[in-house]
Amino acid sequence: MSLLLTGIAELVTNDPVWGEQHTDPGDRLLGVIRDAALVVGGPGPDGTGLPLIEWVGPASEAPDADQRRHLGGRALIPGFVDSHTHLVFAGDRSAEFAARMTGRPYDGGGIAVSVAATRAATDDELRTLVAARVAEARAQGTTTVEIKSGYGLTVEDELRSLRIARELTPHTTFLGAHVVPPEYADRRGDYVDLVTGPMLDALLADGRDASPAAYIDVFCEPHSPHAFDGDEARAVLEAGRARGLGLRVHGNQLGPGPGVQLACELRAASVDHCTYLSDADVDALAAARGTTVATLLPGVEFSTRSPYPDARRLIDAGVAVALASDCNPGTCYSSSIPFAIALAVREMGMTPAEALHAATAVSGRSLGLDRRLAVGEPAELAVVDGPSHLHLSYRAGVPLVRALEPGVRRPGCGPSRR
Ligand SMILES: N=CN[C@@H](CCC(=O)O)C(=O)O
Ligand SMILES: [Zn+2]
Repeated sequence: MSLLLTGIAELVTNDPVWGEQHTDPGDRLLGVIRDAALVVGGPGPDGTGLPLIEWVGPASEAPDADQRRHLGGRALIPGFVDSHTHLVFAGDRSAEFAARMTGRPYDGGGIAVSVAATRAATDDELRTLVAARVAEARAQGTTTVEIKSGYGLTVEDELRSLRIARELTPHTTFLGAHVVPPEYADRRGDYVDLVTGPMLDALLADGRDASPAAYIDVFCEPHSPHAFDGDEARAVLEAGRARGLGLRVHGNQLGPGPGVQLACELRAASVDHCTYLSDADVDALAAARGTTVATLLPGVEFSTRSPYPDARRLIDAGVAVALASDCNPGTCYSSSIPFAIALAVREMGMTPAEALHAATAVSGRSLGLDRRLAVGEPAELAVVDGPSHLHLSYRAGVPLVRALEPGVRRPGCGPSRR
C-alpha cells in the first residue's frame, strides 16, 4: 500500500541533494523542493510499524500510488525532533513561575517539589501524565521525543520513570544526577556514589533487550547549590560511559561553568542550554562540531526571564546548533517546538531556515537520527498550515503545525527506527 502526497507548496527535505539547486541560503540549507510530491510506502522491516518514504521530487514527475492525498498548497516538513524533555513528573509549579515573573531568580531548588510529587504518584498516574504530554507535543508537529528521568532520585523511582518513558520513546536519558535530593543534602558525595553505582547498576540489570536508558545526563551547574560541580559531573558521565551509555550534559545554564568544556572533552552527544559561554567554550564547541551538538532551549530563557543564548555567535563560529523544548515543570512548561523556533528567530539571531534545521536535522543528529525526507527514511512528517516554513515564526503563537499520520502508526512519538 502506498500513498502519494501532492499539493505540497514547499517540501523541506533537509537533503543537500535538493539544496544544491538553490542560491538562497535558507533553501540550500533545508533542501527545499517547491510544488513537490512525496510517496509513503508500507512499514519498514524493523518492526516499528513506521512507514518509509518511497519517492521524493517535483510533483510533475511523481509516480502513481495506491492512494492520494492533496495537502492544499501547504508546506510539508520533517517532524520536529525534541531532543531535550523532562516529561516524567507529577505536580505543579505554576506559583514558582509567577514568582519568577516578579523577579525571583531560578536556582533549581524547586526541583525538589516535583521530586516529592513524582514519588507520590502511582505508576498509572505518571503514565497517563507522560502520555498526555507526548500527545500534546505530537499535536504541535513533534514526531520524535527524548525523555529524561530526574524527578525520582531513588533507585526505584528513577527506574520506573525510565520504564514509563521507554513505553513512549526509545530515546530515553538517565538523569539521576539532576539535583542532590533533600535527604542527601549534607552528604552529596554519597548521592554521587549512589548515582554512579547502584542506580546505574539497577538500570542495566533491568534491561531485557536493552537498558531503559540510552544516555546519561547531569545538571552541571556551580551556580546552583542543588546541582553538580565539574568534578561530580565528570564522575557521573564517566560512570555512564563505562556502562555503554551515550552522554548528554546540562551546561552553562545559570552562569559560566565547566559543563560545555567537559561535554566537548568527553565527546558528549549534546550539551544543552549553553546560555553563558566564554570564547573558549565557543571554540571548544566549534572544534567538537562533529561529535557534540549545542542544544539551545529558548523556552527556558523565556520562562525564567533570563538572557537568551547567542545562537548567531555559535553558528558563525561553526558550532552545530540544535533547538529543543526542555519541557519540564520548572524552567519551561511548554512542549511547543514552534514556540522555540519563533523565539530563536526573534531573540537569538537565527534565520527561520536555521531554526527549522536546528529543530529537525541537528536535534536529530544529537540522538543519532537521520532526519532527511529521503527515500528509505521513515516518513516522520509534519504539515504546516501555510505555504512555507517561514510561517512557523511569521505566525508565532498560531497552532499551524501537526504531525501527519501517513499510515498505521503506534501512539506517541516513538519509537523511531534509529
Ligand atoms: N536545569 C535543570 N533541569 C531543568 C529544570 C528542572 C526543573 O526546574 O524542574 C532544565 O533543564 O532547565
Ligand atoms: Zn533540561
